[in-house]
Amino acid sequence: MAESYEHNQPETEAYIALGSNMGDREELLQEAIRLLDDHPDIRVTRVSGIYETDPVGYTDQPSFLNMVIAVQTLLTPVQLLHVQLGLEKRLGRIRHERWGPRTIDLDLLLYDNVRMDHEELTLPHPRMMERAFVLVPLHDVLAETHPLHREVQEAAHASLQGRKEGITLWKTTNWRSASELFGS
Ligand SMILES: Nc1ncnc2c1ncn2[C@@H]1O[C@H](COP(=O)(O)OP(=O)(O)OP(=O)(O)O)[C@@H](O)[C@H]1O
Ligand SMILES: Nc1nc2c(c(=O)[nH]1)N=C(CO)CN2
Repeated sequence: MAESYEHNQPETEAYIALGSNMGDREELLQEAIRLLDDHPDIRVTRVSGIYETDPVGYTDQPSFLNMVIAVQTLLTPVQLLHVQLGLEKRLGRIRHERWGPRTIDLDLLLYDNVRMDHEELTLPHPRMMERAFVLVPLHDVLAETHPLHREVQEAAHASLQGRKEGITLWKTTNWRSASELFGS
């Protein structure tokens, strides 16, 4: 059984990227955040703006809404990944072609400063430094004390200057935390 906050284990900060380009994209992003925050061992602490982004990779598909959230968690990296994969299933993600359209995609970008390369999980996320749709929202929420802060900031600026990927701020989230988002 998963441990719960009552046991006072140290929490870890992790960063999760969300993307959607099918269905009611904003509602799907919000629902995913709500379900993550409902998990007893995950607390959503910061929420980036929502960005509309041109599809990268397989380009003949609708534009995405992308964002990044910071969470505090008692779960291990693999446990957190499994929660994410379960939510993708629950929210109706059907896997077709790689990098193709999806109702919701949840990628684990960073888990504290952990580096690992397992069959199931690579951290930091292996493609995050190349993707404006990840770097720009990540920069909104990444703690200044994180060892990769400067690298992410520089890469985010470079990706915007390069203008290879279309990315526009679609909605400023006035909420900076889940409690503001849900009005609780
Ligand atoms: N950091 C990570 N975050 C999420 N999944 C990861 C990570 N590292 C490895 N994986 C593995 O990648 C598998 C496929 O992920 P997914 O289908 O979301 O890829 P994708 O979104 O199509 O492409 P990309 O990984 O480039 O975003 C997952 O089942 C998971 O086991
Ligand atoms: N703009 C954008 N492009 C993508 C995205 C995404 O979230 N946003 N996700 C992909 C597979 O992870 C492939 N391409």
